[in-house]
Parts: sequence; structure tokens; C-alpha cells
Amino acid sequence: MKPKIFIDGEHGTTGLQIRTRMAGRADVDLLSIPESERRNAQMREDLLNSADIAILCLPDDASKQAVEMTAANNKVRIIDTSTAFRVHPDWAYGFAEMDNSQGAKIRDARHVANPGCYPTGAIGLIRPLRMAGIISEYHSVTVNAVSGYTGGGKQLIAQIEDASNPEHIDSPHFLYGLTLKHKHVPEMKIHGLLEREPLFAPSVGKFPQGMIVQVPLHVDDLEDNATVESVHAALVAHYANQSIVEVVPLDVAAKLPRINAVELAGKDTMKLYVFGQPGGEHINLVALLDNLGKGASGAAVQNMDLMLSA
Ligand SMILES: NC(=O)C1=CN([C@@H]2O[C@H](COP(=O)(O)OP(=O)(O)OC[C@H]3O[C@@H](n4cnc5c(N)ncnc54)[C@H](OP(=O)(O)O)[C@@H]3O)[C@@H](O)[C@H]2O)C=CC1
Ligand SMILES: CC(=O)N[C@@H](CCC(=O)OP(=O)(O)O)C(=O)O
Repeated sequence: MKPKIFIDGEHGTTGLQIRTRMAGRADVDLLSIPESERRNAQMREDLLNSADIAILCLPDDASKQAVEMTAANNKVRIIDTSTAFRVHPDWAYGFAEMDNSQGAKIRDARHVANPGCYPTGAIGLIRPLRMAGIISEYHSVTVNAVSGYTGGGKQLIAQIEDASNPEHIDSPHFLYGLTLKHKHVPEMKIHGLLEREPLFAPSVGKFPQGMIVQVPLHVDDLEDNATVESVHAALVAHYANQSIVEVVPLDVAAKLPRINAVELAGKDTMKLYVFGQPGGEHINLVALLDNLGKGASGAAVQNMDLMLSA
């Protein structure tokens, strides 16, 4: 029998992109709810409990309710794309490349929390340097980022694309999260292996999909006499033996005139760059991804495939 997959929230931004990625797959049976019934709690509960794997593409509160709806079911496995369980000790964090054992943890997990889009970039840059002893757990980490506007889901898409929307946003690029209390900070801290919260400064650009995450570093604040070369070497060593995260060679990065935020739109991979002069005082770490690719829907399908391989 083929495994049954139900995407709760399949008509939303993340859910639709997962559905697109699953189209034509003959190895799974996709359970579906009509769009008009998407908030029908009884129907959702029945579908959730009929699935082998349920992928939740819902706001946090609705995700928590969906997990409660399956509390008496010891069969269904869950991938949650919301923020609700990303630092929960009983949930596997769904970033397979974050260390050597994470793929196996995801494969065998009952509950997987898909990482946030910005945290995928930030953790992807920070964690290998923590593990290599280049950044101390008390380092003052700053994360600057720009996301495509689909990152804000249906509501932000409507605000940007529909000029008649009463809350229309006309700006080509705006900062938000100005209270510095963003929902992504806890997972960056925990899975970045940090003792102090990173300072996170997100923004949105007027393009649908794409993301740049930057972590600037002062070389004299680093451990182990780190240099631009040793930082790059630590990332290369960390991401050996996998094909999703690419560490761009130093000499290639050094010749780039710019980074295009939408370069990886539609792809499920991530590129990491290290910028800095040999012997220089500063290093800028950059992650490039699609907020809906490795940042959400692509990662969810990758996690589903790992779970199906158990
Ligand atoms: N967009 C992105 O780039 C990323 C999103 N995520 C996460 O994915 C999750 C979904 O986000 P996104 O797809 O962007 O959001 P959307 O708003 O685009 O879609 C959410 C979907 O969930 C439905 N929904 C909302 N509340 C309920 C409920 N109580 N019961 C049933 N269905 C409900 C919505 O229906 P309705 O149309 O009726 O509101 C909609 O179809 C969020 O938790 C988000 O944090 C993660 C990484 C990146
Ligand atoms: C542009 C925008 O609004 N982005 C969202 C993050 C994307 C999202 O909701 O999902 P994850 O938390 O799972 O990444 C935000 O900052 O809240």
C-alpha cells in the first residue's frame, strides 16, 4: 500500500507549493480536502487521522489544534511547517544538513518541525562555525535578511499584489519586526547553539520568492585565530557529502559584483558565501535560498522523503 499524505492547509502558500512538488508522484497517495471545506474541523480531523504523514501548513494555533486532533492516533507522523514546535525537545528539527546525525533523526521521527525560512539561512551559517569552535556560544550574532513577499503568506501577498487592498503596501523594500521580538529568534538561538539571542533584522522586497540572509562578523571577535580561509574551510567541511547546500568557493565569491536575491527562486537548494579580504578585519557570511524552497515547501518534501525511507 502506498503511504497516504495529507497536507492540512493545502490551499495556502506553503501548502500549494508542496502540492506542486508532489504532482505526478506515483509512490504516494495524496489525500485532499476541497478548498471550500478547508476550515471544516471534522473533515480535517478525519483526514489527519487517515494519513501516514500529515504535513501542516497552517498558522501556529491551527497547527497546535491539528496535533491535538491526532493525540489518540499512534500511527500518523507529522511535519509541521509553523513555528509552534521548532524548539520543542520531542520534535526533530527538520534541517537534515545541520549536522551528521540529523537526517537519521528526521527519518525516524514521529514529529518533525520544518525550520523557518530565515533560520535555515542563519543556522546554516552559524551552526558549523559553533561546532568548529570559531564562534563562541556567547558571540553577539546579528542576522540581517531580505525575503520575497510570499514569506508573509496569503495576507501579505494580497497586500502587495492587490492595489485595491485597504492595507496595500506600495513600498519596494521595507523593514519589519522592528520590536526585535521576531518569532524566528528562539530557533536561531537553540539550533545555532548560541547562549545569547541573535539580533534579527528582517525585511521584505517586492519580489515573490527568494531570500538573502547575512551574518556579518568582526574577525577579532572570533575564536581560534579564525581567518576568512578557516571560516570558509569549516563550512566546506561541514557540508561535504550532501547535495542541497553548496558552499561557493572563496575565489568565485571574491569576484562577484553582487548577489541576486531571486537567483534560487523555484529551487530547493541553498548557497552559502564567505566574503572578506585575506587578513582583513571583517567577514560577511551570506546564505541565498528560496523562502518557499529550502525555506519551507522544498524542505518539507525533503523531510517527507526522509521519513518515507525509514
Ligand atoms: N510562506 C513562507 O515562505 C513560509 C511559511 N511558513 C509557515 O507555513 C505556515 C503556513 O504559512 P503560509 O502558507 O505562508 O500561510 P497562508 O496564509 O498562505 O496559508 C495558510 C492556510 O491555512 C489555512 N488556515 C488558516 N487557519 C486555519 C484553520 N484554523 N483551520 C484550517 N485551515 C486554516 C488558510 O485558510 P484561509 O485561506 O481560510 O485563511 C490557508 O489556506 C505558517 O505557519 C508559516 O509560518 C514556513 C516557512 C516559509
Ligand atoms: C516575509 C514574512 O513575513 N515572513 C515571515 C516568515 C515566514 C513564515 O511565516 O514562515 P516561517 O516562520 O516558517 O519561516 C515572518 O517574518 O513572519
